[in-house]
Amino acid sequence: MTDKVFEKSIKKQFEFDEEVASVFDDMLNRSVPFYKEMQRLTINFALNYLEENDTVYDLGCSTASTLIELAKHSSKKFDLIGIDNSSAMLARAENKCKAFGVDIKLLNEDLHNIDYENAKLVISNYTLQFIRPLQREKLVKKIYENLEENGIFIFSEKVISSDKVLGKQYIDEYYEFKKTQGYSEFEIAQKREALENVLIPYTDEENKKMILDAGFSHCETLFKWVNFATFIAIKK
Ligand SMILES: C[S@@+](CC[C@H](N)C(=O)[O-])C[C@H]1O[C@@H](n2cnc3c(N)ncnc32)[C@H](O)[C@@H]1O
Ligand SMILES: O=C(O)C(=O)C[C@]1(C(=O)O)C=C[C@@H](O)C=C1
Repeated sequence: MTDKVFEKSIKKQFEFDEEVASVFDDMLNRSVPFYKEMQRLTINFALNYLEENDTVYDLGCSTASTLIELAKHSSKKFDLIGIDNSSAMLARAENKCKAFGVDIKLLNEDLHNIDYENAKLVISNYTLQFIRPLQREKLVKKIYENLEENGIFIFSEKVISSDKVLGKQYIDEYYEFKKTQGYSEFEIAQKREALENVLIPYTDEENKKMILDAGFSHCETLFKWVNFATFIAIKK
C-alpha cells in the first residue's frame, strides 16, 4: 500500500501505529535512500560471520523484512529473534513470516527488557534513533555485554553533520530525494514536524563514540548516503 500518512493535516507526534504499519514497507523504501542496498549489505556482512545455529536479534524488526531476507539468503539454520513494541508492526511481521515460510520468534517487548542471551549478531536498522540518548547508551552497553566473543553489531541510523552549513545541505539534499519518491512539500514538512523530538539523530562521530564507549574494539561505516549511515561494530 502507498504511504499517504502525511497527505492530511496531522498534529500528533510520529508513532508506529496501525496507520503507519499498514504502509510501512512502502514508507521505508521511499524515505530511506538505498534502503534495499543497505539491507543487502546488512545480510551479506552478517552472513560473513554467522555459523549454523547462531542466535540473531533484530531490534525494532518492524514487519520482519530483514530477518526474512537473512533466512532466504542462507542454507544454514539460525535462531532468529525479532523484537518490536508495536503490535501493529508485529501483526504484519507474523503474516509475512507465515507467507514466506520462515521461522522467526517475534517478541512484543521494549528493547530494554530483553536479555540478548547467546547473541552472535545484533541488527538494529533505523531504531536506535528513536531511543532517548541516555537510554540509547545503556542499551548499546547491554548489547555489547551480551554479545558472544567475536559477536557483531550492525546498525543503521539517520545522521546529522557536526558542521552547520553542511548539515543544512544534507537536509536539502534529503528533501530533494523525497520529492523524487513522490512526496509533496506538504507531506515532507508534516513528517518533519511529527518526527521532531521523536527521532533524535547523532553525528557519525557520536555514533562511533557510543559504540567504543560501550566496549566494542572496532566500528566502521559500511555504507553512507548523505544523512543515512550503516555501521558495523565488532566485539573482540
Ligand atoms: C524505523 S523502524 C525500523 C525498521 C526496520 N528495522 C527495518 O529495517 O525494516 C523502528 C522500529 O523500532 C520500533 N521501536 C522503537 N522503539 C522501540 C522500543 N523501545 N522497543 C521496541 N521497539 C521499538 C518501532 O516500533 C519500529 O517498528
Ligand atoms: O522520513 C523521514 O524523515 C525519515 O527519517 C525516515 C524514517 C527513518 O529514518 O526511520 C522515519 C520514520 C519511519 O520510520 C521511516 C523512515
